[in-house]
Amino acid sequence: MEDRKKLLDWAKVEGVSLRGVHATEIPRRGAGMTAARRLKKGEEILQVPIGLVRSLHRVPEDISRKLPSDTSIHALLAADLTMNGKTELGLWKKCLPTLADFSTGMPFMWHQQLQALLPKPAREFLENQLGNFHRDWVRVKKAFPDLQRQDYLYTWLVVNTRSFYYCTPRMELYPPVDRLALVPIADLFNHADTGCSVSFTPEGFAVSADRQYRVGEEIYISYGTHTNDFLLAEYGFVPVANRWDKVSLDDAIIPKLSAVQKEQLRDRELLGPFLLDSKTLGCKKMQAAIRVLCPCSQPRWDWFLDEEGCREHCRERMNAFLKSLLVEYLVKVRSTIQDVAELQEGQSAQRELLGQRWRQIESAVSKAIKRL
Ligand SMILES: C[S@@+](CC[C@H](N)C(=O)[O-])C[C@H]1O[C@@H](n2cnc3c(N)ncnc32)[C@H](O)[C@@H]1O
Repeated sequence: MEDRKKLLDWAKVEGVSLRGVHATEIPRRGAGMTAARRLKKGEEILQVPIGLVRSLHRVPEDISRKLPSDTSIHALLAADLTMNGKTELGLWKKCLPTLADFSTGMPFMWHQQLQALLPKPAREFLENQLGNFHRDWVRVKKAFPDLQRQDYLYTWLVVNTRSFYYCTPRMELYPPVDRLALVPIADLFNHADTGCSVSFTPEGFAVSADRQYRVGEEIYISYGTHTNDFLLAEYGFVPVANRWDKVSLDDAIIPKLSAVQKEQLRDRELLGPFLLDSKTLGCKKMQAAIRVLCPCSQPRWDWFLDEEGCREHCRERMNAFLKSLLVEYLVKVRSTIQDVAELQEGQSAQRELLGQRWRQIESAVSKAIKRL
């Protein structure tokens, strides 16, 4: 608390303006921002001057020169944070989550047995993350042999969970997902599927209220139109409400496809991911896979794939087929929930988070069955 007050005092001196909002502790979310008074829609509630935005341009040359020219911005920002923690960054670092905090939420830090029980998309995001960290760490360790893996991992996860997408002409050379910037104070906003509008301008970073707020209400920004599997892997939490959430049915569908059927779908770039949302009966790829698999359409699968939708005469049979597939998958989901509950490895908070995600999947699949 005291440290956050010092950080906010420092930020004010540096030109950060917080209007009508304050940073506070939110149960199970660490810090967050709440309305200190009634806020009007469109009101600017935060301005961070450009001088405080930490991105590629702020990485000191004594760091960037020692690393290969194609080192990721993520790697550079993490190296800067690890080695330059004593200046004003020290104040900011004191208010960040600890490595122990990350170990609860971030699957990156979990025991392999828990990682293996992640839903497929979350497992894939995690594998990608593990690969990226390994690539960055190998380079940074070679350039700075005294650095400790644990210290670098910590700051790498800080960048992973707290950066904003940002682009300067120089950054256009980097992949879009790596065009990152750290913005102290702005990084105190938690995520919701709809939130305040955020923008970078030549003057800095600004946040404006997306609607009216009452005193004490938490104010969110949106980290993007992400599914809960993505939010779990990248940020270490699963929201209760998320209109962008989708459930992967790859594990239900892919084992059912023959090699030929896979090839047929792959040729048309329809071989997954097979995603179920709360409104439709699956994405276009899933509908195509169902048509390929459904016994009634097999003689004419090609015809069905090319159609906009399934013709009336077989829709019923298709739906019955999808229902049987979902019912079978629901059994698997329930058995995974049981496996997670029986695990001995890892922390109970980690198992709880993983179980929570699987229960959301159970609920999404059950609701889809009812819609059929
Ligand atoms: C940019 S920070 C937001 C501020 C952060 N709560 C803190 O204590 O500094 C992102 C992290 O906040 C947490 N977070 C953000 N939105 C959340 C939400 N809706 N529910 C739970 N945790 C959330 C996650 O731990 C995430 O990695």
